[in-house]
Amino acid sequence: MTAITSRPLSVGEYIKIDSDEGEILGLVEKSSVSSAAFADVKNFDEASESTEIAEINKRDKTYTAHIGILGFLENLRKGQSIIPAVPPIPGTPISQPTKEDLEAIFSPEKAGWVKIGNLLREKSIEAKINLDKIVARHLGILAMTGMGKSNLVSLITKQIGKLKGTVIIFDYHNDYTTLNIPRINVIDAKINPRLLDADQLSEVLEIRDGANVQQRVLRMAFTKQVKESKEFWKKLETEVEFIVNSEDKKIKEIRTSAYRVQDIIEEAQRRFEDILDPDMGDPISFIKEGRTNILNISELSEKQANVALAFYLQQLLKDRKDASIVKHGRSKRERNYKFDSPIFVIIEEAHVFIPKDHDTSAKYWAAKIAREGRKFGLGLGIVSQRPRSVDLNVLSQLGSFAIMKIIQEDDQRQIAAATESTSRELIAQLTSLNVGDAVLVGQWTNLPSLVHVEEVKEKIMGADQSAVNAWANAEKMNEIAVESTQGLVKKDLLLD
Ligand SMILES: Nc1ncnc2c1ncn2[C@@H]1O[C@H](COP(=O)(O)OP(=O)(O)OP(=O)(O)O)[C@@H](O)[C@H]1O
Repeated sequence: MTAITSRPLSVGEYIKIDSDEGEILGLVEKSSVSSAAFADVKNFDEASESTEIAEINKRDKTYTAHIGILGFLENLRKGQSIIPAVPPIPGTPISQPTKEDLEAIFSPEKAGWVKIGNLLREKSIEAKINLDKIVARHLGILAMTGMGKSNLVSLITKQIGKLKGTVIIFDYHNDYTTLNIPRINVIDAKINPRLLDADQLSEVLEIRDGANVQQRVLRMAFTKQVKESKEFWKKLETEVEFIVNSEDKKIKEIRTSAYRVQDIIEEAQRRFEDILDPDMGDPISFIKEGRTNILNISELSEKQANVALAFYLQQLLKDRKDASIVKHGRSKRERNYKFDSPIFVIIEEAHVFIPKDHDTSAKYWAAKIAREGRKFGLGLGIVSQRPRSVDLNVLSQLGSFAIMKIIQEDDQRQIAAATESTSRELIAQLTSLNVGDAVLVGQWTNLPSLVHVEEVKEKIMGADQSAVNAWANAEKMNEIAVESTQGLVKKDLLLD
């Protein structure tokens, strides 16, 4: 709908249309100002004269707004969007909705709705989101780097924490370990090699992708006895040694590769001592229910992180499924699960773990959770600064999105493809958002909205580092170091 107004309207502003069928809420999607005096201006002098004419003539300016119809206000208050069958007739008056109108829609006083900021164009209205919907139907947080993704993740986590919910963040850049909120449980992610299959073990040991014979050697050596052995590495080495020493004609052909695998296993024990731990038990047992669990995967290589992530996702889905079967099943089964309540899992750098152009095991399990998780109370939060490189299949399973500033057209296209309901006009706004501004769409709000997200004070890291300050400090420290060393030299001389 197009409206001609007495003042310029801002994009993202809400308006009320007083139609015969009832009050309708609309969103300004595009706004323009034109001046009759400037219509045929061809040079500077004409422009100069037109400025004077425009100033005198009050009728000179035309304020035009394109308004997307959101539905009848009455229904929106109840969380339903019913679009009128016929458009309002020309001449229908429009007005500003009242504070109460907007609050009923954007900040409902209902259980499960929590504040994450304020409407960008109506700053007095709190913007709330429905946490139940993101755990049940998943969430995507997409934005260029530095636009406030981690801040929003921290805020959502903090809010879930207040409700004693369980959150797990796979922290690839060590962004959240310093998050200063109560009930936080920081875990250095480790991998128990016993729990992997041969292909996964090959990935964490960093055997090259194309090294098929080395992979074959590892498959042969990684037997059930190795998995169950008290001395995991020793037994694995013995099995490879067995291949090296074999006189069997066929096995002899792969001896050179077996030597290489021997080196790789030896090297991995040294290099990945802190990461690969056959005696750690079940990694899931370190995750605590009712806490914010930060799984620090920053020490892991990309491939290792992928294997670890796949493992955790697989185990979590299994646990939630088992819990659901025991709770809803008719037969009385023994308790074989760990978590009693829903879990929200956040995957940062989703373009690395859930890539568009190749398959990874983390992607397989993330896609499975995206499809099935809602039945078992396992919600997925996908965070990325490169939406164009995230698998569209997974993205389009996400029920809600927070989209912050995004300039790249490929990224915008991918978002448009993943979020059917997002109107093109809102996507066009993405380039002009500031840090902390977000377009919220999907089931976690009653209506698509433009909001400014609250800044989380408890988040210590994240701000761009000042190189200039750091250099100045380093220079000072150097001077102190030189002075103190000189002091030592003198003392040494005195001692001499
Ligand atoms: N809602 C907000 N209001 C004001 N400032 C904000 C807001 N959100 C983030 N910032 C500021 O912007 C900076 C970057 O924020 P943040 O680390 O959340 O971005 P990011 O998108 O996660 O970046 P990266 O991709 O590098 O991890 C921080 O200094 C933070 O204080």
